[in-house]
Amino acid sequence: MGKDVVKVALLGCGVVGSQVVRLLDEQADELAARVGAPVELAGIAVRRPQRHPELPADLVTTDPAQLVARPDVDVVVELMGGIEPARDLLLDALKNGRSVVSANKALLAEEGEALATAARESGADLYYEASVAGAIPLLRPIQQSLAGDRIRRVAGIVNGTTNFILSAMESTGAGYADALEEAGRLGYAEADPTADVDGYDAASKAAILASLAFHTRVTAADVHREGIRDVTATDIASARALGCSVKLLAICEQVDTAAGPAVSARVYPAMIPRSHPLASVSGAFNAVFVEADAAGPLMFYGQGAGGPQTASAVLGDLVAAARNKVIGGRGPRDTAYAHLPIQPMGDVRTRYHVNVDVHDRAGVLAAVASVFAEHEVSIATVKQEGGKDGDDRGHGDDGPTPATLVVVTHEASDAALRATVEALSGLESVRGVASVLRVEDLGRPASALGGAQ
Ligand SMILES: NC(=O)c1ccc[n+]([C@@H]2O[C@H](COP(=O)([O-])OP(=O)(O)OC[C@H]3O[C@@H](n4cnc5c(N)ncnc54)[C@H](O)[C@@H]3O)[C@@H](O)[C@H]2O)c1
Ligand SMILES: N[C@@H](CCO)C(=O)O
Ligand code: NA
Repeated sequence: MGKDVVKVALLGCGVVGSQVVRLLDEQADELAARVGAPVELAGIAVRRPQRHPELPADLVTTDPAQLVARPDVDVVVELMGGIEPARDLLLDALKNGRSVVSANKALLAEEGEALATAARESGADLYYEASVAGAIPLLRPIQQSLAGDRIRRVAGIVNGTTNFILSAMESTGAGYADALEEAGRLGYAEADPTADVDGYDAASKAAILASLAFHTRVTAADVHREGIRDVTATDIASARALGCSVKLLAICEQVDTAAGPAVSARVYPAMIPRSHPLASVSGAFNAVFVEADAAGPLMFYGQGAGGPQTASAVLGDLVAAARNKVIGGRGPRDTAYAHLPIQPMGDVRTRYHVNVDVHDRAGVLAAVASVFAEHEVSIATVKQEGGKDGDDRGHGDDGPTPATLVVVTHEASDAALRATVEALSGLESVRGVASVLRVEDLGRPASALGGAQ
């Protein structure tokens, strides 16, 4: 309390950490004026000092535990990533009354409860705005500005790397591997980019968003997760033909089920109408819709990844934590009081776009349609591509001609659609189900969302 200088331990100095060091130096006077005291680095923990000749040698250490334990440290800024050693370091810091700023969504989504408990018990601050949607102020509006409202849904694009890849595939026809490599080069991708392309990063962010929006504890393991690895150029062309784009969405909803309120949290690629504002979010930009009872829909848009962009959010948190050290007071407490159950994915209802490869012969359409009907999945449209009249693949006239039935359904439960796909695969006239993509209508009012019907 009443500090005349705020000392910061920085853990990790990569894409984001190096930008934090730069901004702390370049904006030192303004930050001091805003905080009420100078904000100074006490030390910077790195793995390989020889890779950081630009850093003041007297600040660099390879021992983050020793740095965190130093009595002069007021705030620990963690930008290493990964679960360990970050988890133990931050728990130690919080237990000893050091405030913590972190961009580590994987850690927050897995260990949020332990970290929040440690912060609450010692009276330290725990801020993590940079962990979700990079530069976009999103967690603070949810946690503070909307604290008097009731949030029903948080949905949008929260992973810059996959949005960059899907945008490139759609706009320039770029290959998946080339677009991923470019995202890594630009500093968007995680150290292990499978976290991005397989949806783990977005699932961690969805867990953090759902926890804050619905005042309940949601972990990454509670989030249904599908990545973009299986999205093909054909899927993107199919989407275009329907007037849609393919986006990796994170959707968090509070739903009313027969057993009472529950939370649905899910991440998957889906077709969305090109007229929807999310469809025009391209590159590493993120956009998130928040729907609250009184406020109505709100949209948050900006750069969701990148060194300087993410450092902006880290600095915002650091100023808040440092101000509290100087003038007293604490940041917002964890409010996970609601203890809501997770809605099973099988009960979630969306529309689907299904490509069924068939043998083009009499009765195949009826056979396929009856499988959908048997599982109570109502077909909205069906179109045949290829086949006897449209096929140009040069096979002989001996057997049935291959064709593809492109089926778009009305809303159906995930469980019913899965059972339909399994039954289709067993039909003699079906060569295989080539792809299944959800079609999301994010325009439904959240108040109309229900559970299984
Ligand atoms: N890059 C982005 O756009 C972005 C955006 C939002 C959040 N984040 C998050 O910010 C964090 C950092 O991301 P980044 O992109 O800067 O990663 P990065 O890989 O560029 O940097 C991490 C740095 O931490 C160092 N490090 C790791 N373990 C260490 C240890 N035990 N001791 C000392 N140093 C260690 C690494 O050597 C590396 O230099 C991650 O949690 C990431 O998820 C990144
Ligand atoms: N790898 C993440 C960084 C931002 O959290 C992304 O691409 O969105
Ligand atoms: Na943010």
